[in-house]
Amino acid sequence: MISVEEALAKVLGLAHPVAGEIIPIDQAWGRVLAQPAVSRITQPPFDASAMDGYAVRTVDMDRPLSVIGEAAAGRPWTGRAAPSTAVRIFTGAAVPDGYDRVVMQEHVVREGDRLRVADRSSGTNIRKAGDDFRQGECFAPARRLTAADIGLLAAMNIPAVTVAKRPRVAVLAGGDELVPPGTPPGPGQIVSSNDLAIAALVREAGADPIILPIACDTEDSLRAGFASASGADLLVTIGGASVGDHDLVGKVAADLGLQRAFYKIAMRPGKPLMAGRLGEMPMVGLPGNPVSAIVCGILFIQPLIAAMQGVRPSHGLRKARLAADLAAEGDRQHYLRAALENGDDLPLIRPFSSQDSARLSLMAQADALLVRPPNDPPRPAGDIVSFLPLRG
Ligand SMILES: Nc1nc2c(c(=O)[nH]1)N[C@H]1C(S)=C(S)[C@@H](COP(=O)(O)OP(=O)(O)OC[C@H]3O[C@@H](n4cnc5c(N)ncnc54)[C@H](O)[C@@H]3O)O[C@H]1N2
Ligand code: MOO
Repeated sequence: MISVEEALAKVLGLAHPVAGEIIPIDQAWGRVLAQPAVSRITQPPFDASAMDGYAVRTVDMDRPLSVIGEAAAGRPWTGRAAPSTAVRIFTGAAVPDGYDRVVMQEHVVREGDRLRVADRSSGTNIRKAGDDFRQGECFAPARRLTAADIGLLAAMNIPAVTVAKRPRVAVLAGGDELVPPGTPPGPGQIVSSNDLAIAALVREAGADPIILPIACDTEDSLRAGFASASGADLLVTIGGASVGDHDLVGKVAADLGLQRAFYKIAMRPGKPLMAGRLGEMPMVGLPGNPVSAIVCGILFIQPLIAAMQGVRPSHGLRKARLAADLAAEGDRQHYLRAALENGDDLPLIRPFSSQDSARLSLMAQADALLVRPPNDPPRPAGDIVSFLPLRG
């Protein structure tokens, strides 16, 4: 069995970048730039006042001044500067040539057009042209665009951007026991939840899921499921990955020519994970236990989708103090469902007493996955451990 780190590297190695598409920036939140955006303008475009007040010359600050004009945002003053003068100015207005400072109106005494600077303590209150960004400057963050990014693109006067297309991810659940949500389960049947959960993770990662009809535990049915995934950017199967007589995903994939990257990893939950390439299309086979499927979805499918869009991967691990003693670990890296609580220097992390990989209710309650390396020794409460946050 390979390690989680090796498996992740192999999964990321399956990623092809998806094609780009041009979209208006008001639809670009959460998308990833496929080409750098190049600013069309310089910001501020001129030396701009940061305050409401008076534009003055520093050399004149001790003298009585006369107010000779007014500059407001969008209405520049076009007169000529002269010694011992000031121009009434408002925030965002272009500072007229010849003046090198704006004195806040709270710091002057004005009578008619006569003005005296009463307080010289503040700075120049001028935002220099190009202070924020310059025409021709490139913006190419290797991450999903945030609200601030959209604002920046707009300020750069860029109305449309080239982003990575949303990958199309086929999600294929299989099992004779499964019925879709809303259908009354017959004897021995359960409701299929994994495909919905994985589709939600896919959407969270910025891709479009295509939930395929549930396959039966026959080679023919699985083969038909695989065929209906053709044209997708990624196929994720769920279940049928283990060693039972009805676990046929690996066999069918191999018959269809899967170039297998790996099968089985030293991870708990999630041991029977498989991945490879079917022709051009990456395929990841998730284990059927609901918690195993979701944990593998977070650890492998979401980073793979990110990589397909050109997002730089980040492990996202944080530190916490254990709230309870833990026994020694086995030989697989363990991801324990846990609650987070406020702590003094670090958050406290409290793993749930049951770590059954079938218990979706505990997965839904968990704030975090506590990560324990293979063969981790017993740990007393108070030890510092790593965790992966599950919210935000
Ligand atoms: N002899 C062994 N048995 C098992 C091993 C092993 O090493 N040796 N590994 C166990 C582990 S670990 C896991 S994880 C599971 C994974 O098995 P499969 O990937 O083959 O999954 P299934 O057998 O199809 O299902 C397991 C479990 O999950 C339920 N399930 C499946 N799909 C869904 C779905 N879409 N929605 C909700 N629940 C689903 C299914 O009914 C089973 O209860 O194998 C262990 N066995
Ligand atoms: O690895 Mo299985 O995924 O423990 O339940």
